[in-house]
Amino acid sequence: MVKSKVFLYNKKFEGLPKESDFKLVEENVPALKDGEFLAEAAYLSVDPYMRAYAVGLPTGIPMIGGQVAKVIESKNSKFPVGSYVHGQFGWRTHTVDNGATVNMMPTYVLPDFGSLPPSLGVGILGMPGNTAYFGFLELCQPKDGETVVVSGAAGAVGSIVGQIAKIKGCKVIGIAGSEEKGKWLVDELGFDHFINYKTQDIEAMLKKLAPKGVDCYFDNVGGETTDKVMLNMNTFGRISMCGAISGYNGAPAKIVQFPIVQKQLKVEGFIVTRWADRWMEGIEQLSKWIKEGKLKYRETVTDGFENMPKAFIDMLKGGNTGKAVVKA
Ligand SMILES: NC(=O)C1=CN([C@@H]2O[C@H](COP(=O)(O)OP(=O)(O)OC[C@H]3O[C@@H](n4cnc5c(N)ncnc54)[C@H](OP(=O)(O)O)[C@@H]3O)[C@@H](O)[C@H]2O)C=CC1
Ligand SMILES: CCCCC/C=C\CC(=O)/C=C/C=C/C=C\[C@@H](O)CCCC(=O)O
Repeated sequence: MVKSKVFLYNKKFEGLPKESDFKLVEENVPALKDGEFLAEAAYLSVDPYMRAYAVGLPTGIPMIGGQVAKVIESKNSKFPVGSYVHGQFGWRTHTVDNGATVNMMPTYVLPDFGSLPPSLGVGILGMPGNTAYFGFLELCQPKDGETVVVSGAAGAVGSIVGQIAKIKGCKVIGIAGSEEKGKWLVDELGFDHFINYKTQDIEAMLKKLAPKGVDCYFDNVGGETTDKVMLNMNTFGRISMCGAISGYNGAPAKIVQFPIVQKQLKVEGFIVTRWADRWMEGIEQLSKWIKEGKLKYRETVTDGFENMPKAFIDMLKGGNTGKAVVKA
Protein backbone atom coordinates (compact mmCIF):
# COMPACT_ATOMS: atom_id res chain seq x y z
CA MET A 1 0.00 0.00 0.00
CA VAL A 2 1.45 3.38 -1.08
CA LYS A 3 1.27 6.01 1.67
CA SER A 4 1.31 9.77 1.22
CA LYS A 5 2.78 12.21 3.71
CA VAL A 6 0.47 15.20 4.05
CA PHE A 7 0.80 18.52 5.93
CA LEU A 8 -2.57 19.56 7.34
CA TYR A 9 -3.38 23.20 7.98
CA ASN A 10 -4.01 22.37 11.61
CA LYS A 11 -4.25 25.66 13.52
CA LYS A 12 -5.46 29.07 12.30
CA PHE A 13 -2.47 31.31 11.52
CA GLU A 14 -2.14 34.23 13.90
CA GLY A 15 0.38 36.74 12.52
CA LEU A 16 3.44 35.00 11.07
CA PRO A 17 2.66 31.27 10.70
CA LYS A 18 4.39 28.84 13.10
CA GLU A 19 5.62 25.32 12.32
CA SER A 20 3.21 24.14 15.04
CA ASP A 21 0.27 25.40 12.94
CA PHE A 22 0.84 22.39 10.65
CA LYS A 23 0.40 18.69 11.35
CA LEU A 24 2.23 15.98 9.38
CA VAL A 25 0.10 12.88 8.82
CA GLU A 26 0.22 9.77 6.62
CA GLU A 27 -2.62 8.72 4.34
CA ASN A 28 -3.15 5.48 2.44
CA VAL A 29 -3.19 6.12 -1.31
CA PRO A 30 -6.28 4.50 -2.92
CA ALA A 31 -6.08 2.20 -5.96
CA LEU A 32 -6.49 4.03 -9.28
CA LYS A 33 -9.86 4.19 -11.01
CA ASP A 34 -10.12 4.60 -14.80
CA GLY A 35 -9.06 8.12 -15.79
CA GLU A 36 -6.87 8.61 -12.73
CA PHE A 37 -3.09 8.77 -12.26
CA LEU A 38 -0.75 8.57 -9.25
CA ALA A 39 1.88 11.31 -9.02
CA GLU A 40 4.83 11.59 -6.61
CA ALA A 41 5.87 15.12 -5.59
CA ALA A 42 9.24 16.25 -6.97
CA TYR A 43 9.18 20.04 -6.30
CA LEU A 44 6.59 21.78 -4.15
CA SER A 45 5.85 25.51 -4.12
CA VAL A 46 5.54 27.75 -1.09
CA ASP A 47 3.79 31.00 -1.98
CA PRO A 48 2.50 34.10 -0.19
CA TYR A 49 -1.06 33.42 -1.37
CA MET A 50 -1.12 30.43 0.99
CA ARG A 51 -0.99 32.88 3.91
CA ALA A 52 -3.54 35.19 2.35
CA TYR A 53 -5.98 32.43 1.39
CA ALA A 54 -5.58 30.60 4.73
CA VAL A 55 -7.86 33.20 6.30
CA GLY A 56 -10.75 31.51 4.50
CA LEU A 57 -9.60 27.90 4.93
CA PRO A 58 -11.03 25.49 7.49
CA THR A 59 -8.44 23.83 9.72
CA GLY A 60 -7.81 20.11 9.38
CA ILE A 61 -7.49 20.10 5.58
CA PRO A 62 -4.31 19.50 3.57
CA MET A 63 -2.49 22.82 3.10
CA ILE A 64 -3.13 24.22 -0.38
CA GLY A 65 -0.40 24.63 -2.94
CA GLY A 66 1.01 23.72 -6.30
CA GLN A 67 3.69 21.17 -7.10
CA VAL A 68 5.58 19.52 -9.92
CA ALA A 69 5.09 15.78 -9.56
CA LYS A 70 6.17 12.71 -11.53
CA VAL A 71 3.49 10.29 -12.72
CA ILE A 72 4.39 6.82 -11.33
CA GLU A 73 1.16 4.97 -12.27
CA SER A 74 -1.57 5.94 -14.72
CA LYS A 75 -4.99 4.99 -16.07
CA ASN A 76 -5.20 8.29 -17.96
CA SER A 77 -3.49 8.49 -21.35
CA LYS A 78 -3.15 12.29 -21.03
CA PHE A 79 -0.88 11.79 -18.00
CA PRO A 80 1.58 9.02 -18.97
CA VAL A 81 3.97 7.31 -16.51
CA GLY A 82 7.28 9.18 -16.32
CA SER A 83 5.82 12.57 -17.26
CA TYR A 84 6.13 15.59 -14.99
CA VAL A 85 2.83 17.26 -14.22
CA HIS A 86 1.91 20.54 -12.50
CA GLY A 87 -1.02 20.16 -10.15
CA GLN A 88 -2.66 22.11 -7.36
CA PHE A 89 -2.28 18.96 -5.23
CA GLY A 90 -1.45 20.64 -1.92
CA TRP A 91 1.31 19.82 0.53
CA ARG A 92 1.45 16.08 -0.05
CA THR A 93 4.01 13.59 -1.35
CA HIS A 94 1.62 11.37 -3.35
CA THR A 95 -1.59 12.31 -5.15
CA VAL A 96 -4.26 10.37 -7.02
CA ASP A 97 -5.82 12.79 -9.49
CA ASN A 98 -7.86 12.86 -12.69
CA GLY A 99 -6.34 16.02 -14.17
CA ALA A 100 -9.27 18.30 -13.36
CA THR A 101 -8.72 22.02 -12.95
CA VAL A 102 -8.57 23.21 -9.30
CA ASN A 103 -9.90 26.68 -8.55
CA MET A 104 -9.30 27.67 -12.21
CA MET A 105 -5.67 26.47 -11.89
CA PRO A 106 -5.05 23.97 -14.73
CA THR A 107 -3.49 20.54 -14.13
CA TYR A 108 -1.12 19.81 -17.00
CA VAL A 109 1.85 17.82 -18.22
CA LEU A 110 4.84 20.17 -18.24
CA PRO A 111 5.82 21.29 -21.75
CA ASP A 112 9.31 20.30 -22.89
CA PHE A 113 11.67 22.45 -20.81
CA GLY A 114 14.67 21.16 -22.77
CA SER A 115 17.78 21.40 -20.55
CA LEU A 116 15.93 23.49 -17.95
CA PRO A 117 15.03 21.79 -14.64
CA PRO A 118 11.43 20.65 -13.97
CA SER A 119 11.47 22.70 -10.73
CA LEU A 120 10.90 25.79 -12.88
CA GLY A 121 7.37 24.44 -13.32
CA VAL A 122 6.48 25.93 -9.90
CA GLY A 123 8.43 29.12 -10.60
CA ILE A 124 9.41 31.11 -13.69
CA LEU A 125 7.81 28.53 -16.02
CA GLY A 126 4.67 28.20 -13.95
CA MET A 127 2.22 30.28 -11.93
CA PRO A 128 4.67 32.97 -10.71
CA GLY A 129 6.17 33.34 -14.19
CA ASN A 130 2.76 33.79 -15.77
CA THR A 131 1.79 36.18 -13.00
CA ALA A 132 4.70 38.39 -14.02
CA TYR A 133 4.17 37.90 -17.75
CA PHE A 134 0.43 38.57 -17.93
CA GLY A 135 0.07 40.75 -14.83
CA PHE A 136 2.72 43.17 -16.11
CA LEU A 137 2.30 43.13 -19.90
CA GLU A 138 -1.50 43.02 -20.01
CA LEU A 139 -2.21 45.50 -17.21
CA CYS A 140 0.75 47.91 -17.29
CA GLN A 141 1.09 47.93 -21.10
CA PRO A 142 4.70 49.21 -20.73
CA LYS A 143 6.16 51.49 -23.43
CA ASP A 144 9.81 51.94 -24.40
CA GLY A 145 11.48 54.60 -22.23
CA GLU A 146 8.89 54.53 -19.45
CA THR A 147 9.82 54.25 -15.77
CA VAL A 148 8.66 51.07 -14.00
CA VAL A 149 8.73 50.43 -10.26
CA VAL A 150 8.42 46.86 -8.92
CA SER A 151 7.87 46.11 -5.22
CA GLY A 152 8.82 42.68 -3.90
CA ALA A 153 11.35 42.99 -6.70
CA ALA A 154 13.71 40.17 -5.65
CA GLY A 155 11.04 37.54 -5.39
CA ALA A 156 9.63 34.91 -7.71
CA VAL A 157 7.26 37.33 -9.47
CA GLY A 158 8.97 40.69 -9.05
CA SER A 159 12.37 39.53 -10.35
CA ILE A 160 10.71 38.44 -13.61
CA VAL A 161 8.59 41.59 -13.96
CA GLY A 162 11.67 43.83 -13.75
CA GLN A 163 13.51 41.81 -16.40
CA ILE A 164 10.50 41.85 -18.74
CA ALA A 165 10.34 45.62 -18.23
CA LYS A 166 14.00 45.84 -19.30
CA ILE A 167 13.26 43.68 -22.34
CA LYS A 168 10.55 46.21 -23.20
CA GLY A 169 13.02 49.13 -22.97
CA CYS A 170 11.94 50.58 -19.64
CA LYS A 171 13.92 52.13 -16.80
CA VAL A 172 13.38 49.78 -13.83
CA ILE A 173 13.53 50.53 -10.11
CA GLY A 174 13.20 47.55 -7.78
CA ILE A 175 12.13 47.73 -4.14
CA ALA A 176 13.27 44.88 -1.84
CA GLY A 177 14.45 44.23 1.69
CA SER A 178 18.20 43.64 1.65
CA GLU A 179 21.38 45.06 0.08
CA GLU A 180 22.26 41.54 -1.12
CA LYS A 181 18.97 41.33 -3.00
CA GLY A 182 19.53 44.81 -4.40
CA LYS A 183 22.97 43.82 -5.66
CA TRP A 184 21.45 40.78 -7.42
CA LEU A 185 18.78 42.94 -9.03
CA VAL A 186 21.19 45.58 -10.36
CA ASP A 187 24.38 43.58 -11.02
CA GLU A 188 22.85 40.34 -12.35
CA LEU A 189 19.33 41.12 -13.54
CA GLY A 190 20.01 44.53 -15.04
CA PHE A 191 17.61 46.62 -12.94
CA ASP A 192 18.60 50.28 -13.18
CA HIS A 193 18.16 51.06 -9.50
CA PHE A 194 17.25 49.45 -6.17
CA ILE A 195 15.58 50.84 -3.06
CA ASN A 196 15.90 49.05 0.28
CA TYR A 197 12.51 49.70 1.89
CA LYS A 198 13.91 48.69 5.29
CA THR A 199 16.65 51.34 5.36
CA GLN A 200 15.74 54.01 2.81
CA ASP A 201 12.94 56.57 2.39
CA ILE A 202 11.06 55.29 -0.66
CA GLU A 203 9.49 58.67 -1.47
CA ALA A 204 12.81 60.56 -1.28
CA MET A 205 14.56 57.85 -3.29
CA LEU A 206 11.89 57.89 -6.02
CA LYS A 207 12.13 61.70 -6.34
CA LYS A 208 15.90 61.20 -6.87
CA LEU A 209 15.81 58.09 -9.10
CA ALA A 210 12.61 58.92 -11.03
CA PRO A 211 12.55 62.74 -11.18
CA LYS A 212 10.11 62.63 -14.11
CA GLY A 213 7.74 60.37 -12.15
CA VAL A 214 6.66 56.73 -12.37
CA ASP A 215 4.64 55.42 -15.32
CA CYS A 216 4.01 51.79 -14.24
CA TYR A 217 3.94 50.23 -10.79
CA PHE A 218 3.82 46.47 -10.35
CA ASP A 219 2.71 46.00 -6.77
CA ASN A 220 3.49 42.84 -4.84
CA VAL A 221 3.56 44.44 -1.41
CA GLY A 222 0.79 47.00 -0.75
CA GLY A 223 0.73 49.04 2.46
CA GLU A 224 3.03 52.02 3.01
CA THR A 225 5.27 51.07 0.09
CA THR A 226 2.34 51.40 -2.28
CA ASP A 227 1.14 54.62 -0.67
CA LYS A 228 4.57 56.17 -1.31
CA VAL A 229 4.93 54.92 -4.88
CA MET A 230 1.43 56.17 -5.74
CA LEU A 231 2.41 59.68 -4.62
CA ASN A 232 5.14 59.58 -7.31
CA MET A 233 3.01 58.20 -10.15
CA ASN A 234 2.57 60.24 -13.33
CA THR A 235 -0.89 61.26 -14.44
CA PHE A 236 -2.57 58.36 -16.26
CA GLY A 237 0.03 56.00 -14.78
CA ARG A 238 -0.82 52.28 -14.59
CA ILE A 239 -0.69 50.07 -11.52
CA SER A 240 -0.93 46.29 -11.64
CA MET A 241 -1.95 45.26 -8.14
CA CYS A 242 -0.60 41.72 -7.86
CA GLY A 243 -0.64 41.29 -4.09
CA ALA A 244 -0.15 42.93 -0.72
CA ILE A 245 2.21 40.73 1.24
CA SER A 246 2.93 43.51 3.71
CA GLY A 247 -0.56 42.90 5.08
CA TYR A 248 -0.81 39.11 4.99
CA ASN A 249 0.60 38.51 8.45
CA GLY A 250 -1.01 41.45 10.15
CA ALA A 251 -3.80 43.92 9.73
CA PRO A 252 -5.25 44.02 6.19
CA ALA A 253 -3.07 46.04 3.84
CA LYS A 254 -3.96 49.74 3.88
CA ILE A 255 -4.10 51.30 0.46
CA VAL A 256 -4.36 55.03 0.01
CA GLN A 257 -7.28 55.85 -2.27
CA PHE A 258 -6.58 59.57 -2.79
CA PRO A 259 -3.80 59.50 -5.45
CA ILE A 260 -5.78 56.97 -7.47
CA VAL A 261 -8.57 59.49 -7.92
CA GLN A 262 -6.53 62.72 -8.05
CA LYS A 263 -4.14 61.36 -10.71
CA GLN A 264 -6.81 59.25 -12.42
CA LEU A 265 -4.54 56.21 -12.03
CA LYS A 266 -5.48 52.96 -13.69
CA VAL A 267 -5.26 50.44 -10.87
CA GLU A 268 -6.30 46.90 -11.65
CA GLY A 269 -6.05 43.90 -9.39
CA PHE A 270 -5.82 40.44 -10.96
CA ILE A 271 -5.59 36.74 -10.30
CA VAL A 272 -3.31 35.03 -12.78
CA THR A 273 -5.82 32.31 -13.59
CA ARG A 274 -7.64 35.01 -15.57
CA TRP A 275 -5.26 33.90 -18.34
CA ALA A 276 -5.70 30.14 -17.84
CA ASP A 277 -6.69 29.85 -21.52
CA ARG A 278 -3.35 31.43 -22.55
CA TRP A 279 -1.25 29.57 -19.95
CA MET A 280 1.18 27.95 -22.39
CA GLU A 281 1.70 31.24 -24.29
CA GLY A 282 3.31 32.74 -21.21
CA ILE A 283 5.42 29.69 -20.42
CA GLU A 284 6.65 29.40 -24.01
CA GLN A 285 7.63 33.09 -24.23
CA LEU A 286 9.37 33.03 -20.82
CA SER A 287 11.22 29.84 -21.79
CA LYS A 288 12.35 31.48 -25.05
CA TRP A 289 13.65 34.57 -23.21
CA ILE A 290 15.60 32.31 -20.79
CA LYS A 291 17.18 30.41 -23.69
CA GLU A 292 18.04 33.72 -25.40
CA GLY A 293 19.79 34.83 -22.21
CA LYS A 294 17.35 37.72 -21.78
CA LEU A 295 15.75 36.32 -18.63
CA LYS A 296 17.54 34.89 -15.58
CA TYR A 297 16.14 33.07 -12.57
CA ARG A 298 17.21 32.00 -9.10
CA GLU A 299 15.70 29.39 -6.81
CA THR A 300 16.02 29.22 -3.03
CA VAL A 301 15.75 25.46 -2.52
CA THR A 302 14.93 23.75 0.78
CA ASP A 303 15.66 20.03 0.87
CA GLY A 304 13.09 17.61 2.30
CA PHE A 305 9.27 17.52 2.29
CA GLU A 306 9.36 17.59 6.09
CA ASN A 307 10.79 21.12 5.88
CA MET A 308 7.76 22.58 4.02
CA PRO A 309 6.57 24.65 7.04
CA LYS A 310 10.07 26.04 7.64
CA ALA A 311 10.48 26.93 3.96
CA PHE A 312 7.06 28.63 3.92
CA ILE A 313 7.83 30.69 7.03
CA ASP A 314 11.33 31.58 5.81
CA MET A 315 9.83 32.85 2.53
CA LEU A 316 7.30 35.02 4.38
CA LYS A 317 10.17 36.46 6.43
CA GLY A 318 12.16 37.31 3.30
CA GLY A 319 14.53 34.39 3.42
CA ASN A 320 14.25 33.68 -0.28
CA THR A 321 15.74 35.30 -3.33
CA GLY A 322 13.91 34.32 -6.48
CA LYS A 323 11.46 31.44 -6.19
CA ALA A 324 11.22 29.51 -2.92
CA VAL A 325 11.07 25.78 -3.74
CA VAL A 326 11.03 22.63 -1.59
CA LYS A 327 12.80 19.57 -3.07
CA ALA A 328 10.78 16.57 -1.86
N1 LIG B 1 -2.44 38.02 -8.17
C1 LIG B 1 -1.90 36.83 -8.45
O1 LIG B 1 -2.40 36.03 -9.26
C2 LIG B 1 -0.65 36.46 -7.76
C3 LIG B 1 -0.18 37.28 -6.76
N2 LIG B 1 1.00 37.00 -6.13
C4 LIG B 1 1.45 37.95 -5.14
O2 LIG B 1 2.69 38.46 -5.56
C5 LIG B 1 3.49 38.83 -4.44
C6 LIG B 1 4.87 38.18 -4.56
O3 LIG B 1 4.69 36.78 -4.59
P1 LIG B 1 6.00 35.85 -4.84
O4 LIG B 1 6.85 36.45 -5.86
O5 LIG B 1 5.51 34.47 -4.98
O6 LIG B 1 6.74 35.97 -3.41
P2 LIG B 1 8.30 36.27 -3.20
O7 LIG B 1 9.13 35.26 -3.88
O8 LIG B 1 8.51 37.69 -3.52
O9 LIG B 1 8.48 36.04 -1.62
C7 LIG B 1 7.86 36.92 -0.70
C8 LIG B 1 8.74 38.13 -0.46
O10 LIG B 1 7.92 39.18 0.04
C9 LIG B 1 8.76 40.09 0.74
N3 LIG B 1 8.06 40.56 1.93
C10 LIG B 1 7.64 39.81 2.97
N4 LIG B 1 7.04 40.62 3.89
C11 LIG B 1 7.11 41.90 3.40
C12 LIG B 1 6.70 43.17 3.88
N5 LIG B 1 6.08 43.29 5.07
N6 LIG B 1 6.95 44.25 3.12
C13 LIG B 1 7.58 44.13 1.94
N7 LIG B 1 7.99 42.95 1.40
C14 LIG B 1 7.76 41.85 2.14
C15 LIG B 1 10.06 39.32 1.09
O11 LIG B 1 11.14 39.90 0.38
P3 LIG B 1 11.93 41.20 0.96
O12 LIG B 1 13.26 40.69 1.42
O13 LIG B 1 12.03 42.11 -0.23
O14 LIG B 1 11.11 41.77 2.08
C16 LIG B 1 9.80 37.90 0.59
O15 LIG B 1 10.95 37.30 0.04
C17 LIG B 1 2.70 38.42 -3.22
O16 LIG B 1 1.97 39.53 -2.74
C18 LIG B 1 1.74 37.38 -3.76
O17 LIG B 1 0.56 37.32 -2.98
C19 LIG B 1 1.80 35.91 -6.48
C20 LIG B 1 1.34 35.04 -7.45
C21 LIG B 1 0.06 35.23 -8.13
C1 LIG C 1 -5.23 43.74 -0.72
C2 LIG C 1 -5.20 42.28 -0.34
C3 LIG C 1 -4.70 41.44 -1.51
C4 LIG C 1 -4.82 39.97 -1.18
C5 LIG C 1 -4.37 39.19 -2.40
C6 LIG C 1 -4.24 37.74 -2.07
C7 LIG C 1 -3.52 36.94 -2.80
C8 LIG C 1 -2.86 37.36 -4.07
C9 LIG C 1 -2.17 36.15 -4.58
O1 LIG C 1 -1.06 35.82 -4.17
C10 LIG C 1 -2.89 35.35 -5.55
C11 LIG C 1 -2.34 34.16 -5.95
C12 LIG C 1 -3.01 33.42 -6.94
C13 LIG C 1 -2.63 32.15 -7.25
C14 LIG C 1 -3.30 31.53 -8.33
C15 LIG C 1 -3.51 30.22 -8.53
C16 LIG C 1 -3.16 29.09 -7.58
O2 LIG C 1 -1.79 28.91 -7.50
C17 LIG C 1 -3.85 29.21 -6.26
C18 LIG C 1 -5.10 28.34 -6.24
C19 LIG C 1 -5.70 28.39 -4.84
C20 LIG C 1 -5.97 26.99 -4.32
O3 LIG C 1 -7.08 26.77 -3.83
O4 LIG C 1 -5.05 26.14 -4.40
